[in-house]
Amino acid sequence: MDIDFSLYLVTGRELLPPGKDFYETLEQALQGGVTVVQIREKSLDTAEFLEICQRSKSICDRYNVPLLVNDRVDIALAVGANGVHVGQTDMPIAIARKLLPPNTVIGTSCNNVEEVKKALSDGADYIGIGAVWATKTKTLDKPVIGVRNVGAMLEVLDGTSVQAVAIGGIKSKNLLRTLYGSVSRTNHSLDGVAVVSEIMTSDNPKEAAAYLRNILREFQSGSSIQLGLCTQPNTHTSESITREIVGLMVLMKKISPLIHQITNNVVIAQSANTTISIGASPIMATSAQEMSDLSHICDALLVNIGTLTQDAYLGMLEAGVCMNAKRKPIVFDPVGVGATAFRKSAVDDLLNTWQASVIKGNAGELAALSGITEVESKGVDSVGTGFKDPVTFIRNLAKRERCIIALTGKTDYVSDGKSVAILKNGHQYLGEITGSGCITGSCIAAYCALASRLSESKPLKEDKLVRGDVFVGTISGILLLNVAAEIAAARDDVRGPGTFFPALLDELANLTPQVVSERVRVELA
Ligand SMILES: Nc1ncnc2c1ncn2[C@@H]1O[C@H](COP(=O)(O)OP(=O)(O)OP(=O)(O)O)[C@@H](O)[C@H]1O
Ligand SMILES: Cc1ncsc1CCO
Repeated sequence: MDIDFSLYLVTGRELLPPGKDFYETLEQALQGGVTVVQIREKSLDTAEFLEICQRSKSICDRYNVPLLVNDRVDIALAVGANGVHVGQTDMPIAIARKLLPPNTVIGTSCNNVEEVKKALSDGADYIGIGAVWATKTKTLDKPVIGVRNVGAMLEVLDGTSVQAVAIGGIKSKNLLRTLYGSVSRTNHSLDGVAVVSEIMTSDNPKEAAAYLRNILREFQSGSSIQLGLCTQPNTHTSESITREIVGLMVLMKKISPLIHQITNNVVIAQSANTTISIGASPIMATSAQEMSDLSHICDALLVNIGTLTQDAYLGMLEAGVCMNAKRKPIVFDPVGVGATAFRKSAVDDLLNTWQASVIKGNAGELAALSGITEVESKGVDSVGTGFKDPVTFIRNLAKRERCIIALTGKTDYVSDGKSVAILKNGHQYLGEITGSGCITGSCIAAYCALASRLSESKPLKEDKLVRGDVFVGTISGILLLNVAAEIAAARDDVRGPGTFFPALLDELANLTPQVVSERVRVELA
């Protein structure tokens, strides 16, 4: 039978609020829009489990919603369930298939690519990919997968009719992140999500289910190719981008967005001053306790891990979640990610927890982030001349990370997964001072914030993770810094990197639209 896996409720009576009846919760969840139910009960004797499944089946039948039984093939058979869900250590799929009537749906749990391949060869109809997030409802004996690793598992299902749901810690607050992050490079997305506690623990399961279903509907009606960003892929030209940059520039000083920056202690003052010179306002803050308040008043967030500490890491986790909730841009700079295991694991956790709008880095950092060795790093610096084919590299990375990627260096590249902008402004002095990449991040955040502010009056569909055209915002931030660098470097009073930086701040503050439109060098690939 065909099952709509969109909102898959997995039950668990132990989670019910005090005094709430299980069957009442089930019925209300169905009224809210649950599309399939799995009855999962831990440590119940057969008679009791059978009775729960029987009564649940008749309730589900009234709503025309299929019922699946966890683990127990005999009980599924006894109640005429629509399917069973068997774990990796339960009855093998082939044997369950023999025992159950034709058309019974059989699903299994997968934690990695190998298990997905096995589920395919065993003949599963659907797979539950989990645990995607850490969860309190189940003791985990396998690693948490993380949203960014689901895509590789979905890719194994390309060309098959096997459906996939994500499971483990999924709630309304991380649902969009889960849906948008769990997409393969081939654009294979989830067929649904399994939810346990948000519905089972609710006093109002109908409302809880309806809220989740609404977000799912918006996602399913949108185009997952667009990464959840409000960009307009493939409609740009070099001329249109130049016009947009100049248009944004004129508005920057008028609107002066507020940019929250969690950055490294090498460049704090440098970054705050650059932000002011470009026409925006900085606030530097790292404590987790103030992130919620800051997300109300700030227009964008910059997260830079240059001198990461455990406390700053906790602040970054919280800040990103708050900004995602407000659909405001997050620019992420994984400084020196290849240098230590602490940075690598922090970057994985941060990017799994919230959706960055832009990830920027030099070639060594983006290579390390992608797990490839083509370009090496020396601490925070990239070694050598970069990627052989940077255009293909960043287009693929943008598809994998589901956001804008900016690769900096002598030439800068920006991609939204489709278009790639190649930016040729700049000066070698930028490579000769510390923190030029960090201040590039501040400029990107300022222009993404402005793009986001300008789209405030437009309606935002539920399926968009961030307001504003952050592709153009990213290009603008990089180009304006680089044009100012060219002008500063050419000044008579600039004799090397030491005199260059103050001159750069001056020239950034003094840039005019006319000079920018004459000097900008942008091409599209
Ligand atoms: N040789 C160069 N010529 C022109 N522009 C450059 C050159 N080197 C760097 N830039 C510019 O400097 C900015 C920062 O890029 P870069 O790749 O140096 O960052 P980074 O290595 O992350 O810096 P840091 O680690 O010091 O913060 C980019 O906008 C880039 O265009
Ligand atoms: C030198 C340095 N070390 C950590 S952060 C930083 C600034 C440039 O990225």
